[in-house]
Amino acid sequence: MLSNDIQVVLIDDDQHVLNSCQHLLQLAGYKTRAFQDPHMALKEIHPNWSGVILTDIYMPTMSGMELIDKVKAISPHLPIITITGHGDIAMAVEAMQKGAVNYLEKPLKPKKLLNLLEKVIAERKNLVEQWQIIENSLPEQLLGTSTEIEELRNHIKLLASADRDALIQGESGTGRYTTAILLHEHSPRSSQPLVVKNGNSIQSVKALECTLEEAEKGSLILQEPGSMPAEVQRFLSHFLLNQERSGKRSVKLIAIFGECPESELKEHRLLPELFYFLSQVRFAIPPLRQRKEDVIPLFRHFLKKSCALLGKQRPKVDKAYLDTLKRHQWPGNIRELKSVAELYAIGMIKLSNADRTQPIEQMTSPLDDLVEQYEKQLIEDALYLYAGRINDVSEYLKIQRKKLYLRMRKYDLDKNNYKVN
Ligand SMILES: Nc1ncnc2c1ncn2[C@@H]1O[C@H](COP(=O)(O)OP(=O)(O)OP(=O)(O)O)[C@@H](O)[C@H]1O
Repeated sequence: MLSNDIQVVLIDDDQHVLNSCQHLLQLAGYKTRAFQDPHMALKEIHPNWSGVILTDIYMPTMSGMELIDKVKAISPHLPIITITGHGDIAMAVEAMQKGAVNYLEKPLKPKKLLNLLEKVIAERKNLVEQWQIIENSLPEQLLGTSTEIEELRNHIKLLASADRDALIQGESGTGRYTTAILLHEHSPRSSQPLVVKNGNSIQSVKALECTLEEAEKGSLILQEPGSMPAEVQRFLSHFLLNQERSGKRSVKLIAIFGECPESELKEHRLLPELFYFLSQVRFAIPPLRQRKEDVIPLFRHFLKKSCALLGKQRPKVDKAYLDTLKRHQWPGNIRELKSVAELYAIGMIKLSNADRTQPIEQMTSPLDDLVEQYEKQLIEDALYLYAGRINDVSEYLKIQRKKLYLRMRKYDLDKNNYKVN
């Protein structure tokens, strides 16, 4: 694996070219590694390496074009400069279309080479340093150990330098707004205005113009763009088209959707052209019930924070309660988990030590017994979770209060046992 001391990787099957180029770069003060075989170079290159690749195009074991594809598969941001034959513009253009940052013609002109390297290395170094800062802070800002959250953090990091509009979709309370804020804070616009609006409050073109003006040079977080009238959505689409055409982005737009935008499209609530611009970079944040491994770390985090705020010692959380948290479906997602942890911190949730599983051998009719046991467990979990509040329990379990009371009587469950004194 390449260390970040190495600033340039040189790849050329011609040992003489390789030696002379390496010699020139070393004289200029660069630390280099030279490879005759591109396969060997690929084994060393990794996504966080902060250097630049300078490669020949015509090589017997792997063409420069193939090499570009393989390097981009390691990380699309790794900078590659190709060395093409004299006058081979078509090849140089093709390489840049594949993602090379620039090209140099043979024979190499030392001054041109050194100038280009200085610029590309400085950009790359800045980017890797910026990533490092983001990587250090994001796990504290967007908590979670699930692969979904790890991927989300990685996307935020990669998008930091790209300055693109984005679409975030997910259920309420999953962290959509938190993600949108991080997209702004980890972008070059972080010191510029951040405007947050709901589509409901932008009902005319004039209102949209004022909002865009307010967000000039910064970002606009727009919740539910589909609730803006069609003419306002059309105006916004033109605005985004103009930004794209001119290459000058005055506002970075981060749109938040509560449901799948495709269903809004189908129901003609969202204009297809607006959806097209917004969906070029898309984040789908899964509900908490689909990333259960995040429940306990997040609960512990919120509990610790609440206790610190209250100046209280963190209470012990017993296993039965943690199991209840893991089983819960979290319709209100992280927002709900946070409020449960806050209630726990102030002692508004009772703990259970109950051992609820009865060995199967002791059951008279295992199927009926298991079904009953499961039903009792679900009701008991909900009573724990909502501290005996019947309205919340019946809403969570989606059964009528009367029916809930009948089941509770059947299982000898008393709401008062779950209330906080
Ligand atoms: N991954 C996370 N790590 C830490 N806190 C989180 C995370 N996701 C969400 N939160 C917290 O959960 C709460 C809800 O998050 P957020 O407001 O971002 O959700 P949302 O999807 O925009 O929902 P809503 O529109 O209801 O606000 C906030 O207090 C936020 O700080």
